[in-house]
Amino acid sequence: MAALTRLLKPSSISSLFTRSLSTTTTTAAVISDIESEHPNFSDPKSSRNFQWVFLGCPGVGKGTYASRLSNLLGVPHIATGDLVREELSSAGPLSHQLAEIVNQGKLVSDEIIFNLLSKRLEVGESKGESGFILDGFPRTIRQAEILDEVTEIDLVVNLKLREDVLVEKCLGRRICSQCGKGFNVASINAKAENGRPGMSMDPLLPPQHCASKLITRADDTEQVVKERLRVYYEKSQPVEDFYKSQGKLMEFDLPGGIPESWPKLLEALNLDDYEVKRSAVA
Ligand SMILES: Nc1ncnc2c1ncn2[C@@H]1O[C@H](COP(=O)(O)OP(=O)(O)O)[C@@H](O)[C@H]1O
Repeated sequence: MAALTRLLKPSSISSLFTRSLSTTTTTAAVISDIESEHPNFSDPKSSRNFQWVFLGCPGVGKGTYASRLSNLLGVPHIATGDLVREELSSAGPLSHQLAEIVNQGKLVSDEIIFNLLSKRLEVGESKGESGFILDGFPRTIRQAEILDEVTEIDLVVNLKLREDVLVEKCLGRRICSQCGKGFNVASINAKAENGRPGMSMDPLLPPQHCASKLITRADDTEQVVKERLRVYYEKSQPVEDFYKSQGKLMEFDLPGGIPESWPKLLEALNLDDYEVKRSAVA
């Protein structure tokens, strides 16, 4: 089954998301649908994609590391939080309803998330994308189960950081309103305590042309960040166990900021060599 599902195209994934939500389709029925739609599934010569998931609390840096890996591996970085924010700023029919949920730190309904994700996968397929690094999805057991029905995830990376640092990082987050890039103005110096090592992180400051256009996410206030952390522990932490039981979870304790963490993450992923080889052929 792994060989079959790995070859799934985003369009099949998106249509299957919809089917999984609207019917009580069993996995066997879903797979048999895939086989009839894609007769070359079991071709062993087909190359495999990276189909990865990034988990971790708000502010841990999922977006930063997923986006770096996406550039390195040449697969799209798909962040459901970004899809939600795009929908919010589009002033479409959903935006009012979404603003209320997101600004309280709550989760958007699975139906809305699957719709946004399906649309994103379809656009990607039309551009010839393959593979993905998912960031911020799945965030509930139900999302993980449905994802499991429609495709095969190769690896789940669970990023971890001290909670006091997470809150400081969220409060320091800024986005350039023009280019959309993320920065962080917090200068973190967390003391060693209760057996935990101290940790320092330099701010990630914007270039001059972005500096005057920085905005703060409406959900990055202390009260909402704390609520998002509570929601994470309640709804998303069980997703870690879901993947742990499948033997797909790689835990990664971030040792500090990007300069210390990035090389160590590449090493943990066995990709340190990959970066050198890619830059040699570039
Ligand atoms: N998979 C998802 N399921 C439900 N809601 C989501 C999902 N992904 C994003 N959201 C909504 O978008 C908000 C921002 O998401 P994100 O940028 O991933 O934030 P975080 O910094 O908390 O990881 C979330 O607080 C939630 O309201």
